[in-house]
Amino acid sequence: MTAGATKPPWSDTARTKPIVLTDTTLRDGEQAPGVAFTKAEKVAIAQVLARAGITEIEAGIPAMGDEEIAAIRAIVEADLPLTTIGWCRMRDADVDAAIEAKVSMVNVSIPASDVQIAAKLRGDRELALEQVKRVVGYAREQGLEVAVGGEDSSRAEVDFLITLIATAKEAGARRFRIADTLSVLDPDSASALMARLRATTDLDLEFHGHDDLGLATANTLAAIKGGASHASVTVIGLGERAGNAPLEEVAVALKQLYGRDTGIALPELEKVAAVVAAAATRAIPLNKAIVGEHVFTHESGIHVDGLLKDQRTYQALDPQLLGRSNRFVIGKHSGLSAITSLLKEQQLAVSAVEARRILSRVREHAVEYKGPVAPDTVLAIWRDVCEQSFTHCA
Ligand SMILES: CC(=O)SCCNC(=O)CCNC(=O)[C@H](O)C(C)(C)COP(=O)(O)OP(=O)(O)OC[C@H]1O[C@@H](n2cnc3c(N)ncnc32)[C@H](O)[C@@H]1OP(=O)(O)O
Ligand SMILES: O=C(O)CCC(=O)C(=O)O
Repeated sequence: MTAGATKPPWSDTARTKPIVLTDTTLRDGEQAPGVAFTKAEKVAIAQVLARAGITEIEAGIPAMGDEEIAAIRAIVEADLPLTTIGWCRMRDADVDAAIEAKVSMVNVSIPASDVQIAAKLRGDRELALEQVKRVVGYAREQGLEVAVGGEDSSRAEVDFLITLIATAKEAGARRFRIADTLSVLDPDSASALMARLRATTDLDLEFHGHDDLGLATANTLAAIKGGASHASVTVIGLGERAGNAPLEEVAVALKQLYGRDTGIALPELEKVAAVVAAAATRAIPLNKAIVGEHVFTHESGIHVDGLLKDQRTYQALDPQLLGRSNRFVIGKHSGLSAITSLLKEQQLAVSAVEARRILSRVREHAVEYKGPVAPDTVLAIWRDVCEQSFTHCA
């Protein structure tokens, strides 16, 4: 910065303020192929999200019709401590549907890339700007809070994006969403794009990442580092195609890596994931980061041995942060420490020779049955080995 030049007042504070996670499980999440929530499920999901500390949800698309309007209205009428947002195209009629759903805020979406403007609006950038002015103005006149969604922002020409954001602000929007609709960004470009936009506006900026390349969480964190004040997330990353940035990953990574606050009660995340997975009829993969059943479960001998000696050897993320705890299972990759520790818990003794025999039988069992070896099975193997041993495991 040259002498005398003034720094935009928002540039530093934007990087330290709490990050708002805008949950769009009920809108983009429900766009996952085959996912269809009932009204009761939508309300139940909104309730668990509110309990977890989410303060803004995109609850659906009122323009879809009466059923969707009724579901969104039921969420509004549940009077939860969060803002319920209706997703709209840049059309007055969509805003009218949102008003019927009784939301207090809308996200009105405009294609930002030339390819989408030409194909979807059948017009040019001027038309897009004119629609933003008109529809944002209309929504504001109706007393709604307005965010503008820049669909396909990451493929838009940046100077035009800057104009679009300025136009949205002038028309009365309080936030602009930078959507990486087709996952064309990586963390470097996501951060650089957000930093460039951040330097031109004091409007709240939301990053909306998709996971086609498995980068949604990384890109979201990078965009936040670049200056995004808000991030779109969905529970277990449910969403269009490969999905969106998972709420649980973004909330925990922000806390764990940067000490950034999101107001999310992290121990609630497992419950939230279970409610959404059930309603979506989607299984949560065992190894799903943060909420997967196995993410604090250890089998490998070297890891279990290390954890038994000092948890810091193999634990960076404290499971207690999430209301969870470490768990050991016995399996093909177990070592002697795990076997002797399990037996010791049962006050059972073994010699080193017997422990090796038990381990060998455990491995055979794991391969034959392709899974962890239950403690009762280990005990049965212990009994068997002892009966055949000279010492009888005294
Ligand atoms: C990147 C995203 O996730 S965007 C959100 C996408 N989500 C969904 O589409 C899920 C819900 N959608 C629906 O139920 C329906 O598509 C509806 C109710 C929104 C619209 O239904 P239909 O009237 O049958 O239109 P259809 O789906 O065939 O086509 C979409 C229309 O919206 C237009 N459109 C798309 N985006 C926008 C926009 N941001 N602003 C204005 N118009 C838009 C399209 O150009 C097309 O217009 P046309 O019919 O004049 O050619
Ligand atoms: O325009 C928006 O609000 C973003 C829509 C969306 O879900 C996306 O672009 O991926």
